[in-house]
Amino acid sequence: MTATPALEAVSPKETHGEIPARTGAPLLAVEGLRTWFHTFSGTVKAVDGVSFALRPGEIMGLVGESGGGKSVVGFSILGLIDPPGRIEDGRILFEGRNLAGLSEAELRQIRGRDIAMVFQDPMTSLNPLHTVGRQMDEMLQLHTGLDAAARRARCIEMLESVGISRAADRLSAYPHQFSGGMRQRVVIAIAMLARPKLVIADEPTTALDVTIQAQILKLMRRQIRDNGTAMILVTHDLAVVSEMADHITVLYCGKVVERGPTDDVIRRPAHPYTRGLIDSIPDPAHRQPRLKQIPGAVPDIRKLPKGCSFKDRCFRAEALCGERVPELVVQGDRAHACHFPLTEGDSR
Ligand SMILES: Nc1ncnc2c1ncn2[C@@H]1O[C@H](COP(=O)(O)OP(=O)(O)OP(=O)(O)O)[C@@H](O)[C@H]1O
Repeated sequence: MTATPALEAVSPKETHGEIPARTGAPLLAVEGLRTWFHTFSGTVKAVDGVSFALRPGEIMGLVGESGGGKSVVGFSILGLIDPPGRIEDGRILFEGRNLAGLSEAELRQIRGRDIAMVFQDPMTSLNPLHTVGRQMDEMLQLHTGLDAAARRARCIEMLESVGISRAADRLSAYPHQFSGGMRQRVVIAIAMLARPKLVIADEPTTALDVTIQAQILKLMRRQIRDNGTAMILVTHDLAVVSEMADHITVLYCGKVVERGPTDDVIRRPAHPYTRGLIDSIPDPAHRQPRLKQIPGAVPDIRKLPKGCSFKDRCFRAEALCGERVPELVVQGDRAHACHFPLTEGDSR
């Protein structure tokens, strides 16, 4: 994990002041999602039975180490899984409609307008050959009925709202004329243009300088909150999630190992893997990584051990863990998949 300034730069009051109540129908309900890749060297069960729900305006952190399946969950929701990958099973209900059953043409309508994306590398989303203004305008032409003057006004307003000065002039600039941080602001502006209901942000600040990271995170949260948009924040960085997200879903080897409200999970993790992730959050007071790292490495997903995939790295593992895969146990708004979950006394 790299050090992040997010803990210092974003005050808790700002982050958790407006947590929406967990009531009402979910905007997104992912149910038993299985996305597998059929490769020559075996089947990669990248996402293997993942479920979670997100209500309008909520921010959910999707966390875990590299290879856990976070990005594949995001791509599955967006309908961007290419062969040899395939959604094998499960439903992705967005406003009650199963995205997993839609055609590419139907999904194209939803992408950008209802669900937008922000990736780690801004150049994944930006076309280097077109001006920023043209790219913004195309998005509005595709998803709104605004006339040319109204579209231009909206583009300027959006660029200003993400902190880009001289916005009218910058419309005619090309992506390479912006710095990395400014480019990510442009991507966020484009993502928010059509006022989407959901944004999927995959490591949106990982590639940026640490001082820029906190600015971009603050900006994203403001945009999200102001527009009532929900967000899935995909990251390996639990420090970022602890500042940004209302809820956390922890993935390990393609499965949910823990889920719950952020503050509660951070204070009282039930799964030893979550405990390990928390213990390895860099200490903001000293800008140093904590000494406790999770021992061992994530196993090869094609050759998972029998029983619990985390057992070989777990300080609590017993014989049962090598025999049976733990089921996800749901208790109120918390859930964990561990035969020997941590209790209050174990947590500190
Ligand atoms: N196109 C593909 N073909 C084969 N395997 C794939 C493909 N895309 C992803 N995978 C595998 O799926 C698993 C989950 O990958 P994913 O990128 O979702 O992990 P992640 O948690 O997002 O990690 P990272 O932070 O490194 O992106 C990994 O084992 C990865 O190797």
